[in-house]
Amino acid sequence: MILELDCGNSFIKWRVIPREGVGALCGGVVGADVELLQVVRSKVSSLDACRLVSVRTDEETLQLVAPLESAFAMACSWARPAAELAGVRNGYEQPDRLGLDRWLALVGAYHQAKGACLVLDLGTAVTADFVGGDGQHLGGFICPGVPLMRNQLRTHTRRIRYDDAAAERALHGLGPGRSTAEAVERGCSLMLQGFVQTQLALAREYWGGAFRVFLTGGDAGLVADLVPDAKVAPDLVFTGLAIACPLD
Ligand SMILES: Nc1ncnc2c1ncn2[C@@H]1O[C@H](COP(=O)(O)OP(=O)(O)O)[C@@H](O)[C@H]1O
Ligand SMILES: CC(C)(COP(=O)(O)O)[C@@H](O)C(=O)NCCC(=O)O
Ligand SMILES: [K+]
Repeated sequence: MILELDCGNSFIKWRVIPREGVGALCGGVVGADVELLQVVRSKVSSLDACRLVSVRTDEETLQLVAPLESAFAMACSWARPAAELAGVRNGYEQPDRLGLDRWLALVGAYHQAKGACLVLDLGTAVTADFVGGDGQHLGGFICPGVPLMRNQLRTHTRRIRYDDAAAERALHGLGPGRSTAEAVERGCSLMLQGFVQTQLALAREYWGGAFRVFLTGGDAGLVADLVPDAKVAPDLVFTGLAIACPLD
């Protein structure tokens, strides 16, 4: 059994897959290292290997991986930056500067689409990446994700305050807000929708109608209705991870 980890800025996505065959045996989302070790231990008694991608510092990632390596007596292989992988060419001037989660997601998307694609990843940050039909990554965009937008407003104002229940109720509509919660929650949602629509317009400029859209990240559901043809692919980073770190 193989443990796969996607260490984002806020959450760690994990899953266990069999050495042969397809599909995950178990998996989930955790907030912290300690929780990860506990939950994996409670689900499996042994592991053959681990592969991971991380956008955290090497130090933080090592801290997370070391207890797993010793608990299961196995080694973890890390996805590393590359200028080219599986027919996709990294479009960054400095390929090692492209976030590894973005890189793996777009490699995974191109592998599935076998043609032009737009990858939207909605996590702590929201990112868009464009890959042409020839596998050339054109680059992308980064903006704050919904939790960051909301927190910035709260941190830098004195009167934007409301609880989680109000936030949830606020999103039952998208009309002009008549309370602080509605105004903020709907405002942030509309910013996100505007971002997605702009990316779709750009993709249409490049490729007409001949492209696939992939939605991934914990908040992908927030915009899924906007792009009915999109493939909602929560495991996209793992698809790329399997390509970047094949098992020997
Ligand atoms: N089970 C879940 N656990 C944590 N966050 C979740 C979950 N389902 C959806 N989310 C949403 O996903 C977002 C985090 O997305 P994720 O892609 O994990 O971020 P990152 O990769 O930056 O850590 C959070 O803002 C939260 O709103
Ligand atoms: C853009 C990101 C912060 C997204 O991280 P996430 O929201 O998935 O945690 C991450 O891919 C990153 O740190 N990238 C490095 C900068 C870049 O891609 O240009
Ligand atoms: K992201």
